[in-house]
Amino acid sequence: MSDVAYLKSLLGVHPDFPKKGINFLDIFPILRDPIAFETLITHLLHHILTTHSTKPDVIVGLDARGFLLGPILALRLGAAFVPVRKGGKLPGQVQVVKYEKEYGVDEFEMQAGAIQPGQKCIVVDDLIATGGSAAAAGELIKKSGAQTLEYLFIVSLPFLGGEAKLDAPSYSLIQAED
Ligand SMILES: O=P(O)(O)OC[C@H]1O[C@H](OP(=O)(O)OP(=O)(O)O)[C@H](O)[C@@H]1O
Ligand SMILES: Nc1ncnc2[nH]cnc12
Repeated sequence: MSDVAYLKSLLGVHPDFPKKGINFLDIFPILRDPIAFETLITHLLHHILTTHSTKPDVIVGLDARGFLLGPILALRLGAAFVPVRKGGKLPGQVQVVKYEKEYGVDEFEMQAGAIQPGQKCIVVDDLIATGGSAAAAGELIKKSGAQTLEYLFIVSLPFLGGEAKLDAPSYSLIQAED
């Protein structure tokens, strides 16, 4: 079995969570297996280092599951880590964007000045479904005058077409079938 097939086999599947009709894909079993977790991080780092001619300045992680990957990747790349948080969680001046995701509406915030104009960013999250969350993070990066090099996910749900909402290429290790 390939590494990616092994990671895919570990994904948890929870029908009708958190709402009826949503097939929730759970990445936590991958993180509970230290070898699988290391394999996942190695794949993502290899992808970043072989795709981009310059290293990113900033890894932007999305609240909350993007926080499980973002700081590890940032440390290994020597990049900054910047969190995008759900509304009302960050102190000081913030930029705000409202968005729609697969199972509801939400609000993302980023601290003003966290990303400098011209910096090159990679957005990291566990999963892209409709693309609403990742696109909202991209908007916050654009408001900072910075550039999104790529959007990076463990899992994508290609049948929902989320990638089409994004303003930069995206990469996901695992493509879920409907
Ligand atoms: O592509 P979309 O339709 O926008 O959906 C994807 C987003 O939904 C989930 O986060 P959620 O808002 O549930 O937050 P959590 O990580 O705190 O559970 C997931 O971690 C992504 O961030
Ligand atoms: N189907 C899904 N599984 C896990 N997280 C999600 N976030 C949005 N849709 C999701």
